[in-house]
Amino acid sequence: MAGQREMREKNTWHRPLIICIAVFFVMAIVGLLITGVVQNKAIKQKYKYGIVLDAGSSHTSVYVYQWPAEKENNTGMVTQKHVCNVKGKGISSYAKNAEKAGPSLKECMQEAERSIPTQRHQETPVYLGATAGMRLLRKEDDSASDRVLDSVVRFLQGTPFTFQGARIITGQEEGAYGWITVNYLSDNFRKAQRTMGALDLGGASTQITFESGDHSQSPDDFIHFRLYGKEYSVYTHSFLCYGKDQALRVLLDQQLRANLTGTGSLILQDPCFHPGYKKVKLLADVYNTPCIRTGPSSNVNFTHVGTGNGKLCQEKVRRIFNSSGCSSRSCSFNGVFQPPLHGQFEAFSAFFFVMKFLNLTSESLEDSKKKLVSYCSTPWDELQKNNHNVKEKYLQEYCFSGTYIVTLLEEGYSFTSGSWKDIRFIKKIGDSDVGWTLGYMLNLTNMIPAEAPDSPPLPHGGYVTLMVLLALLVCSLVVCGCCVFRRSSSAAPKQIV
Ligand SMILES: O=c1[nH]cnc2c1ncn2[C@@H]1O[C@H](COP(=O)(O)OP(=O)(O)O)[C@@H](O)[C@H]1O
Ligand SMILES: [Ca+2]
Repeated sequence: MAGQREMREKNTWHRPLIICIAVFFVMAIVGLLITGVVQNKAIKQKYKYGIVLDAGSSHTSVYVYQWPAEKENNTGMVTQKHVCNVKGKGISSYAKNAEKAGPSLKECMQEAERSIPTQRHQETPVYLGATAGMRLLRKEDDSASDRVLDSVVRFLQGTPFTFQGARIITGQEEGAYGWITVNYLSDNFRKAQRTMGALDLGGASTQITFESGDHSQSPDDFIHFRLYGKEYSVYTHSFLCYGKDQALRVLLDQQLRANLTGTGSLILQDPCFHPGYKKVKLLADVYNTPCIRTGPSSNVNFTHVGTGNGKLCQEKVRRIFNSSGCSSRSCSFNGVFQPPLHGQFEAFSAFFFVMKFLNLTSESLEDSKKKLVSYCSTPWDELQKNNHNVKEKYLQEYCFSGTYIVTLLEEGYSFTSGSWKDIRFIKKIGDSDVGWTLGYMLNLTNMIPAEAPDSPPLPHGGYVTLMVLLALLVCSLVVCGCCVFRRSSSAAPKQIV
């Protein structure tokens, strides 16, 4: 009897205690879950911005980049927010009216202002890099190129952003920054993966860049980087005058010379232009470039007539590349050292525009050549009829441009039928355009650290989840322990009785 009373007394304070424990237990679990969810909820990101102007030979593009303000040094964080193509030609075309070069950027810089929050304008850096068009102008007329640069500097200093400089970048920089862009956007640095080569075709120059350990031959063609704790030895070479617009002029010059000396007539029968194509052009527009040594610079016209013979076009284009005179172990062309090709290549800019238009981005080398021959024989009026929305300047040149690309890659850089599949013709990686500008900004803002930053072994989300699970486990063990203890203590008096 005494035992039973004792039990009843015990039960009267036991039950509220268990209810209390249960309530606290539930509250603790809810608290843990809420903390985990709230802590991990996406915080509204604050962004920083940077602007780079790509002053190319044919036109200028303004790129706006953004990255989360508190993750500045985490590679892979910078993305393209906006791009604007400046109307008209490249800044080098303002050689004779330099003061207009800067104001030509007005509309695109206003677009950039609208795409960046006003409170960030003042801290946003703006860089301008000019490429081969300005390299050629500097060769031709040093003071004209200075005047053009002065004009863009003055204009950019008047924008609400922080102007960080306008300069002509070297061909080596152009190649190297393109390579950084490709591998940054592919996250190859952070993951310490094999890097990809970069192939850039512009209007006035072309660049080939890839990782290679073979740097005993031509140290000038190598750049060394330490990125994210890893050393990279990168081969890069830029060929001035081997952009597709300058290469076309070289080809026209070669053919014009043969024609002029032969018959004295000013009709150029060109296999790289379509049958039925006929245009009267100014000789001076072919010859006003330092890429051709001397030529008639008079205001004389010539008639450019297409014959659409793709095979003959290939033969003529091949002659632009000089395969003799290699004093190194291996060369690309014109006696320039090039180590053996290695790995996958991303081909962008005009490589992409042209191959995309011709539907050759996933064809084999042989099929590309065959299809080009057939494309070149298409009558000009038929092409015009079927391509109303394509700029005539581009349309008339795709037969030449395609033939030039295939020849440059095969005869120039030594890609074979086998290694052709290692080339990917691309415009973007993710949402960002591929080109040298992103790599340029990453470098100037020190946004790819030389050493990999130390990071906790678990990501934040994983850490919180693990802590919640472990807390649940501990609570469950405590509850189980209490139950076992209760059962054994309630069983004990019975045994005594
Ligand atoms: O839609 C297109 N189709 C064909 N070619 C294009 C298209 N858009 C741009 N291009 C060409 O891409 C090239 C870009 O060269 P860029 O102006 O960057 O010169 P650079 O890099 O030698 O200084 C030019 O030859 C231009 O004509
Ligand atoms: Ca370019």
